[in-house]
Amino acid sequence: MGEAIRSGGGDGDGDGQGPRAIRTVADLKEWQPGSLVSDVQVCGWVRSVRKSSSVRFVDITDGSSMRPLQAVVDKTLAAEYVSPRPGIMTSAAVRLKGVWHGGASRAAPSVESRGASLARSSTPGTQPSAGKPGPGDPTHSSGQAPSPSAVPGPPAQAEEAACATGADLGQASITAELRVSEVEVLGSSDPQTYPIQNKYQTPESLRAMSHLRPRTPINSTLLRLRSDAMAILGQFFSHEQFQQTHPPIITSSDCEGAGEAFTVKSGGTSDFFRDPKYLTVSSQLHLEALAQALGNVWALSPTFRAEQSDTSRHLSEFYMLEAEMSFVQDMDEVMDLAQRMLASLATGLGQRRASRELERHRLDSRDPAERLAFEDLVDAKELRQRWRGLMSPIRWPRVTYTEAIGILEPAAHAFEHKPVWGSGLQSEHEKYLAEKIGYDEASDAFLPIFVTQYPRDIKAFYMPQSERPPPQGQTVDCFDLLVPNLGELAGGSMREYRLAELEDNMRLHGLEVPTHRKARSNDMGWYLDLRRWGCPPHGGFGLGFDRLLSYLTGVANVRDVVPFPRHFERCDC
Ligand SMILES: NC(=O)C[C@H](N)C(=O)O
Repeated sequence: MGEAIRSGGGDGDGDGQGPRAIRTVADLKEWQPGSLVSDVQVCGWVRSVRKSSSVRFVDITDGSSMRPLQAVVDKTLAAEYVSPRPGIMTSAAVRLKGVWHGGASRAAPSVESRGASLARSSTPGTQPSAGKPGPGDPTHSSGQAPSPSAVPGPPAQAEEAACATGADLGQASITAELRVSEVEVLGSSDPQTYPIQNKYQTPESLRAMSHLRPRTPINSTLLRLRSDAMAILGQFFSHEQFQQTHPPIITSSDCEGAGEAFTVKSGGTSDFFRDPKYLTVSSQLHLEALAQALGNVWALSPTFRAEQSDTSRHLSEFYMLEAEMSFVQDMDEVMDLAQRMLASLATGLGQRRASRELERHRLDSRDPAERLAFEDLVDAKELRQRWRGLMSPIRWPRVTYTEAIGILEPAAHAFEHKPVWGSGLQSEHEKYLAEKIGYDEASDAFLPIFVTQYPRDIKAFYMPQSERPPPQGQTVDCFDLLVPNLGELAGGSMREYRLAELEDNMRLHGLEVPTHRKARSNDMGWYLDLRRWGCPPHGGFGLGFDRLLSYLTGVANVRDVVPFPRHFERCDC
């Protein structure tokens, strides 16, 4: 929006900030001033153009809402913007100015002038008879298949409200729309070559053009939801008095020791950093250092794994949300934090536009292409069970690894890999456990589950031994958070805070134990230093942010919730 118009209405997107300037298409669509408002300006991209005998219906989007705004451009005015001049074409960037008609009834349109006064009778497109074209009417100026919105769709929120207003007054209502008097084409487009079509495109084909994919309605909504999630998490941790930090991306060691780190090289012949360095696989060790100075800390950082896993759950570059709590003795407190955080995130997202749109438009979509795109997502019923579980007031189930093996053993025939005490849980085991233990019949919800105390030999060197291990063998104080369909969403642990015990663990894991920190060394001397001077008991967790988003939205492949996915053999643009 070019002009800041103050809405007297609600806060628009549940951010609790009260009335605010109308800046976006989404704001405008929700704005019902009760009278016509002139000099309203919209900047955006043309999603589609439909023709009627006297006007052009131009659907405009600016990425702020899933459904476009309808702009009505008089045929003669639109004709000024045809070849060879840049035209009002699909995907062109435009600035439109005109009279906003949002929520007024047919019987009482009065113009509230803002700047240049606009007499209704003399303004093209302000006649109340405009409205949407009938089903037989739409034609497509771009020459492409009819757009989603060419089929008269369900009313968007503002339109619903507008209808309600008319009904309340016992008067007919009209579609909320901008009746355009001025057009400026800011960036022209050739719809014949534009690769995003107004028809169903598979997730795979869209992935092959990740630079254009965010322009599709569902993908742009997913990216807004991603942005909402970051904002809500920021609020959550600030409220919990955690400090947000920026741990390094280039590190001197591979924290988890699993040999999955990418090595950083410069173009020159010699090592830029003297020794080989790596892209971080986890910020945990650096967060531990920061937690010893700042108290509780968190970070949402890019993380890299050179795993050659070509699955729908793996990315080579992903965002990990990591939290580290100081002065914590009981791992339950760390798990409580993870549950509180996810409950607050789901609750917050539920009040935001992006998640509401995904839910509502899945139900009200009438466009076959959009319906097909929604069908790529996990079933709506299951999605509701996931959200109910995340927001549930019930404490999520906590079972030990040993108990989990006991639950898996009777179902061993159903698995490709036999569940055996001492081996890691396979993703098929994790999914089974999450569904079996996590389903709460009373609330028809999938509660995420914590599996705790894994065998020491299969876990990282920084995890402390459990005080009361099972007869099968030594375990460590750690947990994985499992959810249906996806398996592991987060992993955390207490950290071994005693120097001697940590050194023993390192030896057990075959790691070199340096005696002191050497400058410019790749060893773990600095990490051991943290245990020398005032290290309190502490613990934390790391959660795959992209996996979480795919769980929340029902997007089957984690590659479709990140704007530019990087995975085995693919790093396209
Ligand atoms: N911060 C964490 O606890 C995450 C853990 N280091 C991991 O990579 O799984």
